[in-house]
Amino acid sequence: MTNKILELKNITVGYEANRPILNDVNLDVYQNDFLGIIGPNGGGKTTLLKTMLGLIKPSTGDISFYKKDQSVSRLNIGYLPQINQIDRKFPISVFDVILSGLTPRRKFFTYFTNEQKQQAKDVANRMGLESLINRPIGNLSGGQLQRTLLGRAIVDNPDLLILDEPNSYVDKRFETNFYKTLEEINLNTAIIIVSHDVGTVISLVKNIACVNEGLHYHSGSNVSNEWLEQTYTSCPIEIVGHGDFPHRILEKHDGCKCCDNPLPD
Ligand SMILES: Nc1ncnc2c1ncn2[C@@H]1O[C@H](COP(=O)(O)OP(=O)(O)OP(=O)(O)O)[C@@H](O)[C@H]1O
Repeated sequence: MTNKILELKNITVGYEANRPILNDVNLDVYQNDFLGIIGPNGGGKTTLLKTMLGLIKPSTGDISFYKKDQSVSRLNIGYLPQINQIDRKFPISVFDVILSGLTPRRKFFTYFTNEQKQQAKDVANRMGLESLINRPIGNLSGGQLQRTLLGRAIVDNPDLLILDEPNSYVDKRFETNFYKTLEEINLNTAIIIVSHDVGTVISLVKNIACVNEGLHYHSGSNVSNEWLEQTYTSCPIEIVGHGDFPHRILEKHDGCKCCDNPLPD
C-alpha cells in the first residue's frame, strides 16, 4: 500500500498555446502528507494549484487520484484561497460561509438538512467561532475570516486541503493556534500549503516542493541552503533561525524576478 492520493505525471501546463508555465512536472501526494510548496514570484505555484483543482487543463501529462490505492475519478478537495480573492463586502454570515462548503441536498431550492446545519455549527465551534456565528464576514478580523474560510474548507471532510498563502490573512495572535489546528486536521487529511514564508513552511511540513518553471521535490523538510539556492536558481536564499520559526533572508542581488520586496539594508 503506497497511500498515494494524487499523482501528477509529466505535466506541462500554461495559459497560452506553446507558452508553458510549468514543464514536465511530476509529483505524488500521500494520505496524511503535509506538503509545502515554495518558489519565487511568478514561478508557477498558483498555476500548479489550479491544475490540481482541475481549473486549467494540462497540454500534456496525466493527473490521477486514488483512495486506498484504488483509482478514483476525483478527490474531495477543500481550498483556502488567498485573502485578496475574497469579497468581504458580500453580505453573508460566518455560519452561511461554513455551510456553503457542503452540497445542498436539493438542487434548485437550496436546501440543507438539520444534520448539515449541525455539522456547520460543530465546525464553527471547532474553529472557535461560536460567538461570531451570525456576524457578517465584513465585520471580522483577518484571523477570524481565515478561521471561517478554513471551516468552510474542512466542513465536508476533504481528502486534501489546499491552503494558498495563509500568511496573507496576517493575524499574529492567532498564527500559532492556526498552525496547531492544521496539525490536528493533518491527522485525517492531506495538506498542501503554498507560502512565500519559506521558514514557516519548513518548520511545519513533512515534504517540500519548490516550483520554478518545473518542480523540484524534497522528501522531508530538512532542506539545505544549497538545495534552496539551486531550486530558486536566479534568487539567492538562506534560512536563519529567529524566534519560534526560521525566516528567509535574501542576499543582496539584482535582476531577479522574485525581488519585488527586497529587504532593507
Ligand atoms: N490567466 C493567466 N493568463 C496568462 N498568464 C498567466 C495567467 N495567470 C498567471 N499567468 C502567468 O503565469 C506565470 C506563473 O504565475 P503563477 O501565478 O502561477 O505564479 P506564482 O508562483 O503563484 O506567483 P506568486 O508567487 O507571485 O503568486 C506568471 O508569469 C504569470 O504572469
